[in-house]
Amino acid sequence: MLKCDSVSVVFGGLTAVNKVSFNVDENEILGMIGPNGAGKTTLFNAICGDAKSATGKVSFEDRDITPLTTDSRCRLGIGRTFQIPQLFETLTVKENIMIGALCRVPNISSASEIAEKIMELLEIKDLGAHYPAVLTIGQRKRLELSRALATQPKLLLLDEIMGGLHYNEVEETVALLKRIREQGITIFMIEHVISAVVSLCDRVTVMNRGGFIAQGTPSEVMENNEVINAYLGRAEDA
Ligand SMILES: Nc1ncnc2c1ncn2[C@@H]1O[C@H](COP(=O)(O)OP(=O)(O)OP(=O)(O)O)[C@@H](O)[C@H]1O
Repeated sequence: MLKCDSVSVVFGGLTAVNKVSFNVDENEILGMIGPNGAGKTTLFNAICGDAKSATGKVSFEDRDITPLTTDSRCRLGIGRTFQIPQLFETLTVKENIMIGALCRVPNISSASEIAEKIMELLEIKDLGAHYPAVLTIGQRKRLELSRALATQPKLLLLDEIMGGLHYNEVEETVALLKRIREQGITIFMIEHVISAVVSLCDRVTVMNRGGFIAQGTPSEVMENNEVINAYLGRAEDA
């Protein structure tokens, strides 16, 4: 579904992403783990058209999307969330979701209908008239996810959607993402909550210092010595 060929992103003298090539297959959940500063978010930015210095080729559904803008890529079906929710603080929860929907539908009433359906699916209907300032971290993350879903993505990029959540919220989000995948949406997720990665992901890729150091099933990756040394650590060293 998504194919990256030799994608690089350079910031001055720093190569944040270094000639990365990989695929995301249709309807899979692909996880991406790795230490802070490895280049994971920068790679997401390159996929979404949000990294000005990106080079290499990004293809989506067999089409070269490298020259396309962020909004064109979104309209083709690539949706994303940000590590720190990028909410419109002066709009209500429902209006925030409608903004996402308006990239698909031309009028307010259709956007409102989409927002209602998504609030139902994500169980935040009672928050529709609230402003983001009163939401908990978990609710803000859910709103961020709702707005991305409102763009009706085929491929959803999730940047640490579990970050800062309580244990029970992580469990709920895992169940929710399974439901989202069942609706035919492919998911590529950056995540540090390893229990969620293990229970959700078909495959996991591991990034370190701008490159991929391992790919495989969650159990293959968790047992990989290079991954243990670079990221996971050993229980006896804790
Ligand atoms: N706009 C920018 N300008 C300069 N350097 C940047 C910029 N964005 C990211 N970097 C640098 O690029 C490297 C990769 O950052 P990135 O945010 O992609 O890492 P990450 O793997 O997502 O980390 P984390 O898990 O902490 O979110 C880091 O060294 C970071 O400081």
